Amino acid sequence: MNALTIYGANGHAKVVGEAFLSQFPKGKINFYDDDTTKVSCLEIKVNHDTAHIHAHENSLIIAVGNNQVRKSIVEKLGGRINNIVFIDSLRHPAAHISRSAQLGFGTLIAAKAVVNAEAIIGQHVIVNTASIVEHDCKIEDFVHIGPGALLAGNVEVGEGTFVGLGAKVIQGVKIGKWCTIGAGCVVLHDIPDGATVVGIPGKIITK
Ligand SMILES: CC(=O)SCCNC(=O)CCNC(=O)[C@H](O)C(C)(C)COP(=O)(O)OP(=O)(O)OC[C@H]1O[C@@H](n2cnc3c(N)ncnc32)[C@H](O)[C@@H]1OP(=O)(O)O
Repeated sequence: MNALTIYGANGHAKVVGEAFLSQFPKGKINFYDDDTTKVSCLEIKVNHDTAHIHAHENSLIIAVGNNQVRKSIVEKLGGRINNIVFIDSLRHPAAHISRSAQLGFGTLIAAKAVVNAEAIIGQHVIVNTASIVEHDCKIEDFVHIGPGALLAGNVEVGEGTFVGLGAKVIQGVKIGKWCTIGAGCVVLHDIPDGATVVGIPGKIITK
């Protein structure tokens, strides 16, 4: 692959762009963003005509850290354009991904992240820098595993959940959909859909 179309031009888009360039140093990136104040990203001009985004020859990745926004962009594009091709997955060359793990399309595995044996990662997921997804975990679509977060074996994470910076989840825990796990939290028990959890041990502060 020598070209990538990136939807998004903020901080996370820089990480995505550099992951691609680490793998394909001579690769070409086309950035798109709805925000017309975003002029450039990684010193590359940003296009704003997202209504006519094209990726016929390229692959496309949605590089937006917010899970709800990322999902809404995917839905918008999916409903309108039939020649968009999402990237199978984007793997930083310094990530370790087990040969028996499964990755959905549009998913980023960032530098120093580890995805271990028979983990199943959904679509448009972010496994961010130096995070660890242990063996047999199941991560649904639009999840963001934040930098340095650690998921022990057999953890399940529901659609759209954000696991904050450096959070830890012990083995076998099931986290619901659209939850927020605070930075540094240690999750010991199952978490219902939509909950925000903080602290050590993790306590639900809102549902
Ligand atoms: C590449 C990147 O940058 S990826 C982004 C990485 N960023 C992160 O991981 C940040 C994760 N976000 C957090 O941890 C946030 O604090 C959240 C989402 C959990 C809570 O945010 P808010 O809803 O705004 O809650 P708010 O700040 O009002 O705090 C509510 C209470 O929880 C406490 N609290 C908030 N976050 C935490 C935390 N991470 N650990 C412990 N306590 C916390 C607050 O002290 C406050 O307690 P109080 O009511 O006794 O004063």
